[in-house]
Amino acid sequence: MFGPQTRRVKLEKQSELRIQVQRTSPLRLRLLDGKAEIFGYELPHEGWVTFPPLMTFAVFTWYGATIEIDGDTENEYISCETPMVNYLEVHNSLLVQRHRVTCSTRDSVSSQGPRVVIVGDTDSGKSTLAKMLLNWAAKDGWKPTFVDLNIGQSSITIPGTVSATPIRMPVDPVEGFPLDKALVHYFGHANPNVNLGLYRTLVEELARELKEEFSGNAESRASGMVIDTMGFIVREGYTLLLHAIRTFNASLVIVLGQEEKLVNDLKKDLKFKKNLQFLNLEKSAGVFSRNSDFRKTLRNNNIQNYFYGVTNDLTVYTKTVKFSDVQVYQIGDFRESSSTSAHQRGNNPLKIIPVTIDEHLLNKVLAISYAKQPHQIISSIVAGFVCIKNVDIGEERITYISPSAAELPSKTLIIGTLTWHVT
Ligand SMILES: Nc1ncnc2c1ncn2[C@@H]1O[C@H](COP(=O)(O)OP(=O)(O)OP(=O)(O)O)[C@@H](O)[C@H]1O
Repeated sequence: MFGPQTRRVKLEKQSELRIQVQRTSPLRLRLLDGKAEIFGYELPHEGWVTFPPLMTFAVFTWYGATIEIDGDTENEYISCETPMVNYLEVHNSLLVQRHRVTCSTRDSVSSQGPRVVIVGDTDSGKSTLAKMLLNWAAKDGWKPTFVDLNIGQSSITIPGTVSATPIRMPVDPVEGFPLDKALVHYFGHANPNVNLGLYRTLVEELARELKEEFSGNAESRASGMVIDTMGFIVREGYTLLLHAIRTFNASLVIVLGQEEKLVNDLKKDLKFKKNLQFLNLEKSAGVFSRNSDFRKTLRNNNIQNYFYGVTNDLTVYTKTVKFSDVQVYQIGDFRESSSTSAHQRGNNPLKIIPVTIDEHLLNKVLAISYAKQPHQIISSIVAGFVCIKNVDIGEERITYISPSAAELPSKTLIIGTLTWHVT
């Protein structure tokens, strides 16, 4: 039996039900008949799907569907006005390019599938469009790579990371992106201005690693990449967009929303870049706008999900080690209270600096680096993250929480300004 809030919703073809889950309780939903998808992920026919508090999403149907909902929502409404047909047209043109690459007789290393960079203001629906393009491609049997450069609201793993992962099947909207094959670099801050030089360098590292990966993997190369960027599109943010487009040798830049100035500026600044196309697409009216406090809450939740799981189903391990068991480093001379970046202060943004262990590590999220030597930290990916929960100066011990029961795979930890507080 279901609660009194259980209800059926009939969706006409090409319409969507937009839902914002309540702040405190989850929501259950199931497909009764027809076909429906959440950002390109087809809802299964059997069973309920549970959505965690605060999640905002749309259930869209191409041909009509009936769904059943159990639980109250913060907000929900049906809309027939969606840009989905335009988004699907982009997917179809990417499919044509992928097939062309597979049939090409050119040398296999130089022929590449589409490299799509999605840009736009904050809350223009960039990550959502990226998910749709990836899910539709995976459903058609391709294995595109998702590149996540959005350190503020990361999709693959915790905030403050620059990462990539191959998509082998449509991504469950609740569980999120698979982490098992992800390449993750730790920037350590939610704002690129803290260390612009490091952000650029990590983007270049990731591009280099993917190039290497694609050179030996024809399927991934033909499937191409979808690259999500930050909503920071002015000043330094704009120069970082140009840098990402060039570094990943983009073939298509999608600008979301009515961003005429951005489109014109990008076209002007990239006019010498060969084979680069631009597309200005409408933003969906369903995209949920998030103020800076809400973004902070989402960042904190994202880290919580890393440790506890989206549905709170993971075991978290608390461990204590001696100060001498770990070495903590920071990259660049950033100062948390300073409004100027290391670069602006004339310091080397890539300098690897040993950090003294003391109370300032409390609640900090540290990455576990695979680097064997400190000078390899920037070029090495990270194994995962821990959060420092106690620093005992007298006993020279730190206590941290980890999603893994195993010993730390490396002694080298990276610190930034990212913190996590239990909610
Ligand atoms: N059609 C829709 N209906 C309901 N919610 C939606 C819809 N499209 C997007 N959303 C929600 O709106 C929020 C913002 O969308 P999204 O993350 O794609 O924007 P963004 O441009 O990537 O944001 P950012 O500025 O952080 O980079 C997300 O929670 C997403 O799930």
